Amino acid sequence: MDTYHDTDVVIVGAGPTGLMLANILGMYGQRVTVLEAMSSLIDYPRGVGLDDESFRTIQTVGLVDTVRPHTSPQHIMRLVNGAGKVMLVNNPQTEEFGWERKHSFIQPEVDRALYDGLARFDHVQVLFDHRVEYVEEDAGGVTALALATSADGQVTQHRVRGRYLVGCEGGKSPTRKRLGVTFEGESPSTRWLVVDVNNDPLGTPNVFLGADPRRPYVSIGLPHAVRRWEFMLHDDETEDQVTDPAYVNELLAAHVPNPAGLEFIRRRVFTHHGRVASNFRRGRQLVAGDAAHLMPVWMGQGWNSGIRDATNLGWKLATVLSGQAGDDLLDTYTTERKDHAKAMVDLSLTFGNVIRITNPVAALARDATSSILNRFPQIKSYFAEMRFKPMPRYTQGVLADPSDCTSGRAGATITSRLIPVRTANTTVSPVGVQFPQPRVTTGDASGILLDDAIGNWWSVIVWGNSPKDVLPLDALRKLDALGARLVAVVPETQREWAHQHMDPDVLVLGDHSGRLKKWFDDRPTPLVFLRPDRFVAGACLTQNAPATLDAILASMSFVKTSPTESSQHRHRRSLITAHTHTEGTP
Ligand SMILES: O=C(O)/C=C/c1cccc(O)c1
Repeated sequence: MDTYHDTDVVIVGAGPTGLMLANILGMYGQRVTVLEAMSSLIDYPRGVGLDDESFRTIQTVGLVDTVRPHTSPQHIMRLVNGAGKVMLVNNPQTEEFGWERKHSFIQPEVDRALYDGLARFDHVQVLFDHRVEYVEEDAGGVTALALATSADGQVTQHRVRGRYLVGCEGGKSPTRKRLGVTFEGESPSTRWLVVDVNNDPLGTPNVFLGADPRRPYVSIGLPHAVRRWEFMLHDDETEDQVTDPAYVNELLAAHVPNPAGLEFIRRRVFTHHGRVASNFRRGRQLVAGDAAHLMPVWMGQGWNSGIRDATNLGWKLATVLSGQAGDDLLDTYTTERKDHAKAMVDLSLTFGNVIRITNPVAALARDATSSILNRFPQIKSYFAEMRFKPMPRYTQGVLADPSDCTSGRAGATITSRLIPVRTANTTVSPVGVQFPQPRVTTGDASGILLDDAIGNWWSVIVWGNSPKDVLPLDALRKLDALGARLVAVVPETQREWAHQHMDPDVLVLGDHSGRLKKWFDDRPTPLVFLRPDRFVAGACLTQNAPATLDAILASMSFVKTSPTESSQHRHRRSLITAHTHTEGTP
């Protein structure tokens, strides 16, 4: 018997990217059906690094409490040479986005928390044992035909109709192949053996990258007493040979007194890939996560890059589906995500080239170079603080041209009249970068994370002033149609006063740590338009705000909705009530 059902977004693949995207869309009230070919979630570890940007998204979808127990914050990475001497330490200490910069984690547990989180949404369902056979696309949507296998082995056809389909099925993505999108890059031929055990015999936390020319290796202490090793394989070693338990124990003998006592989770050979899809969207179908990019493990960024995709795409799909924007908005997903994914792939490939050197002379030269570089504190701190990590900085997409932000030229709708900035510390625009997440104080709570205070949609944040007092009525109406929250940030000393004197619709936040004052002091713009994914879409002097807003709305193909409709969107978006994380929680 054939079955049929209707949804808004069909997600193919219940991996972390698909599950996170389903959580975001579920939070925004959209109907989602996830089709997964396997019978259950994958139950062995793959990714081991979870960063602060991902944690911020986990916070947005309200899953910090169930994810956090499966993580180890302050995850340090050390590159050691063949003699065990540390050549490079990567141990960033800042918490700019509200969470520790790096965590190790147990992927199956975190993926499970993302899956369990979907139970909050009646309008989201995950169908296991549903293999997508083909997809038809027409002007109004997509229809996926899945072969569904029941517990007793019966196979039926299930048709799922949606307005968009997102392929999150991993590197071999049938969606990407069906779309005819090329997967550009390289796949180095070097093979690695990964060995995970359940009863870590070493107990030391963190990552050691062993750049030992005799056999490069990795050793990582993970939460819940899991340890991972990775060993580079020589060309003459076959897969059968190196996965043989006796051979694995020989490899481990240099690392563990008694490998025989280990409980193995898996022993598997893999190769690295550095590839990026030429486009992340064609028509009504998109790709995300490993389906859109594959990178070597060295930066611990594979899992995070998929979460970044979901974070970027989720609010855009929700906006288009709710009729607030034309579907051109979805083109900005490729524009914004592709270059950053490529930068992460390139850096990961470069790292791999440093680690996998087996020529002893070349290895000596590398080690000597690192000794010299380590004598320069600035170079040492560049690596320690992870300033080499490419941070997303959008120059095109949903934003007002950053070069216009202080000039009064934003949006080309007002005459070009340069306003010199005489009172700013710098002229560097914050447009296109992620806004920080310090703790703030509200009338109800002290020391809560900024995002918990401002909610999960657009906001306009003004330093030291009320948006209602500095924006004209027309701009306020547009912001209402967008569903944006109006926020005033003041020093904590003024919060009570501001609360009493500002319009009750304005959220007043006390900057008790002084971090937001410093942020605004370091930028020439006291007003920022913040996107739902916490990126700055526009930043300007308050008098330039109307033109900047128009430029942002044009960049996202915004369709004006009536105030009644916009409050309906807001209602749907508040399905998750903010779960606040007070001081000391992270
Ligand atoms: O999170 C990191 O910094 C590194 C993670 C990593 C490094 C090497 C091999 C891996 O499987 C993960």
